Amino acid sequence: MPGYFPKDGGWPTIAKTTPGLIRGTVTKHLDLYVPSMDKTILAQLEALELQDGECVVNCFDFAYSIVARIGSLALVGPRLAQDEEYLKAAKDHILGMIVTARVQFLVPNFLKRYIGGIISRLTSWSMRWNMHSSRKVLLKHFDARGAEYDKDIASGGSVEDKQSNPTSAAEPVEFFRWLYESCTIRHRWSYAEVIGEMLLLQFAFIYTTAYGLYGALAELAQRPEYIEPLREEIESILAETESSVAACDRMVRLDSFLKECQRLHPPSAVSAHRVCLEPLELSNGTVLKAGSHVGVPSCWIHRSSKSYVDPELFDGFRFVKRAAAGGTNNRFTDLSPDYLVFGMGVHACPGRWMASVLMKLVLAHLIMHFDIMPGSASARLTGSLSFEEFFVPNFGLKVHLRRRKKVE
Ligand code: HEM
Repeated sequence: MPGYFPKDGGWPTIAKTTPGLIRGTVTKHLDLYVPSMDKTILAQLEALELQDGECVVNCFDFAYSIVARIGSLALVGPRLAQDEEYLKAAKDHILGMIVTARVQFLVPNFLKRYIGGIISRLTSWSMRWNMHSSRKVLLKHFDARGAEYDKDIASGGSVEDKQSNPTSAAEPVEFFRWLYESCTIRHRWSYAEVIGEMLLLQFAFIYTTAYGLYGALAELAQRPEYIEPLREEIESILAETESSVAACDRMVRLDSFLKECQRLHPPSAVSAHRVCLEPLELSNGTVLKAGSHVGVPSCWIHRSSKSYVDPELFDGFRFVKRAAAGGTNNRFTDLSPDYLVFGMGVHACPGRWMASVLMKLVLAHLIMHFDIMPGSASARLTGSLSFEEFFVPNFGLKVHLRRRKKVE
């Protein structure tokens, strides 16, 4: 993140620390987030503009908006997560980051700064790509939130206690607050580094999860045969218990459906990127030189008959069947060499449990309250803009929602 992280390059220490922080706090105490996630989802569904109980929504925008609100709840707290100016800036900045970074990859090093500056200011094509002005808005809100934290800290309200014992907190701690206190109280990082990490985390959390939710919703609309079995499972679980991480864990059909959607529609064709810091000899004798950039062709592996029976076939309950037949690593968040959506090894995604619970809660509420059908002629999930290893969603894909009479 140019301008935020040290100029001498390398991976900043703050980025090495946050995955552990996510695992130890957000993931470990995921249940604390569920009530506000639930409330946000239900409010978003209530806000749909229905005519005679029906509406057609843009599939990616719908997924992106819900995930941006929930992601912001965890990242910056409930007040900013409802601030429309902040949310729009967060969403625009993420799309701007993707486009700018991708275009920068295509040009020689000496041009990157200039091209990045031009692309990030592009307003005439679409406001969605305007990274420059959306960043200004985000910084304004981060500064204001920081000033509020300062006041709270001055009156003795540090989150240190919550960090060491988050279960004692009634409310989940905001991620920005942890980072902010690490900068202002413990002087571990500069404020610029904290902001750089926040901007990256917004991307890591919101875009990837929105892409996963978008793919699942699009598949669901095109595959009506899955609605009833999923509804039956969700209704039976939520009839016995409130929304919780444990309830989501019991939704094994939905878990399998999500895993299958991500197997066939991962956000990127290559996963687990690594740079060799020193020469490395692989088990087959291949030697990678220091500085080599390597990645795993996950998309190819996900569609290989060596890994899957009928790999091109969409089978939403594939992983339930594999588990019943004694297979291992069949849960959505499980890592394995044949399923690389969340990467592999020590740098595997630390937010995957949060992403899984979030997607399950949104889909569970949608399936309970709505019938879901295709809303546009095109069924293509990826748009024409996909470049390099990244798949860009079909921004024109729509789904048709009809409120169910039974649950009104
Ligand atoms: C469906 C949603 C998501 C997908 C597909 C996804 C995918 C990935 C992948 C492929 C990696 C790289 C793994 C590797 O190199 O081995 C990664 C890393 C990461 N993800 Fe996610 N992610 C998702 C959601 C989230 C969420 C919700 C958060 C935050 C709570 C998050 C935070 C991170 C962080 C901090 C890293 C860097 C880990 C490290 O470098 O050690 N991700 N993610």
